[in-house]
Amino acid sequence: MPRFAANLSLLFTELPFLDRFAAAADAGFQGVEYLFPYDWPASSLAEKLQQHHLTQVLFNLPPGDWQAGERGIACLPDRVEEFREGVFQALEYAEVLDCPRMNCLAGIRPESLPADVAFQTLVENLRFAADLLAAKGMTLTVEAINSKVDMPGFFVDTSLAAMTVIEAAGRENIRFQFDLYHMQIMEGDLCRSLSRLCPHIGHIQFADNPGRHEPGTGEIHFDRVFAHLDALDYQGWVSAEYRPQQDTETSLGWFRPRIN
Ligand SMILES: O=C(O)C(=O)[C@H](O)CO
Ligand SMILES: [Mg+2]
Repeated sequence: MPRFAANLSLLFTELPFLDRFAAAADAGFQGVEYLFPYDWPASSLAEKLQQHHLTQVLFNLPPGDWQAGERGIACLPDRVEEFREGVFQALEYAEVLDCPRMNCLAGIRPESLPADVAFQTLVENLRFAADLLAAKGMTLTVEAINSKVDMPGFFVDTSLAAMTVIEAAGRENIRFQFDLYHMQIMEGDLCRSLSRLCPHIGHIQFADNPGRHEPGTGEIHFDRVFAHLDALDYQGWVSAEYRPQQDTETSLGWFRPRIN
């Protein structure tokens, strides 16, 4: 059975953020992730993790101005200094939270920015971040996010784009973040892709499609996909990153028979 984690930015949103840790633990999760930790003191988050015996499995590097629609700055050449400062900030959090991996959001490429410049900027930023993380034994992930529905213009929107940039960066501790929801929209053929990419995958997330709700609300055959991960002997975390169709409690039917 995969090791399942709960994404606290999307699940348990009926509760204030800091109360979601207890709710996730009570529901049977042993790991949690969320988009960003930066609005809270690291010590408060660490206390919640310890109190509820939870592992922090992932969070994102600072994304630029999220409220203004930015979705990462790693491909933007005029934001390199800010990117680097963000890596240092994220590392401070990761150490306090004992979090072994962070995701780097490539960002939305403005039409005026040539793709080759965005690519080279991203490669160099990934190397910078990966080298700092490697010194602490941490992994950096690169996620492909669908550009059809959720993030038009996102620079890394296919597994090929992600693997091309990961290979160009050439660092052992950079891995692919395979989000089943985004990959279903962009490519489908999930089990074959998982087989092919498994050695390069550092983290998995999921939601059903369409709608980005819980398993069983859409077209993905989760029984097959989760069994396939077991057959591949995938050892990483698999995070529920979906918006409950009604409420979180009702959405967890897929999880109850699979509590680790
Ligand atoms: O949107 C996703 O799928 C993510 O995992 C990112 O963390 C944030 O956009
Ligand atoms: Mg995701």
